Amino acid sequence: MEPLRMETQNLTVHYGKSAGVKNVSLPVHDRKITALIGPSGCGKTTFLRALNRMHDLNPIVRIEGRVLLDGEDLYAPGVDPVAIRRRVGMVFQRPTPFPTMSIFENVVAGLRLVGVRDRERLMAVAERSLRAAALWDEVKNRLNEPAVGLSGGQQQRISIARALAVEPEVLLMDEPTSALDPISTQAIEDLLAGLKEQVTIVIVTHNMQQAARVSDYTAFFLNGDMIEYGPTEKLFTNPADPRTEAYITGRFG
Ligand SMILES: Nc1ncnc2c1ncn2[C@@H]1O[C@H](COP(=O)(O)OP(=O)(O)OP(=O)(O)O)[C@@H](O)[C@H]1O
Repeated sequence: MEPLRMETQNLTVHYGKSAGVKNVSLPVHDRKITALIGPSGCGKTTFLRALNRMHDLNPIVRIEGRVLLDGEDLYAPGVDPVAIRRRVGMVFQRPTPFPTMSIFENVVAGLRLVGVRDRERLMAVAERSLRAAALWDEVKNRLNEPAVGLSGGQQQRISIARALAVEPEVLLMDEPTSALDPISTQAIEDLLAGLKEQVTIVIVTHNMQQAARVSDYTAFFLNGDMIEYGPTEKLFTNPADPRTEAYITGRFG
């Protein structure tokens, strides 16, 4: 068995009296890509955000069950959510460049926050992160220009570089290509395969073909339940549950 980097055990996320996801137990294998698929409103984003305590700021949310990172429960008393978010980074649907900052400052923003000032170290991290995000060659001669001058696809790779700069163990990606054109989508899909050598990835996608192309494992969600989980190839070619089959063959969703 491959080692697990994360794992949820009977995870339920309540929004007030209703539940966004119910009783989900999902393994997240180390340095693999796990895709979460399912129709709109099935709970993919709700589940993803529980993996780095992004629901903490929402007073109506109540979490039940456990979320383990390297065997430790993220929701145990005394765990610092800020430290968790450094270990479990996030990339959102729309690129999130800081509008007044240069490309360089956008990438190193997380390190600045923790007090790193050494210019040489910041430069080394920026280069490493931009290379990992497959953006270095495109921006290396314009690092001091505003990040908002880049294309949407480049901005999304800036968001990825920024997330990687603090060396997370896990990267959560919430529909990272749904706002992008096909060429930029392809660039991001291509870079995922290289990224998983250094970071474990959990990706939410609306796009089943994308899940089939990039992921090692897939979980199918429906109405807040995880219906099926398994190796991507198996789930797409020989699903165990008729609801999974109906979804992947396009009969609903
Ligand atoms: N902040 C919130 N407050 C209350 N209910 C919410 C909140 N966010 C999501 N929900 C509900 O939780 C359920 C799951 O929503 P969620 O956004 O996780 O689904 P999703 O699969 O990510 O959908 P989509 O693909 O449309 O983004 C839905 O019924 C939704 O209405």
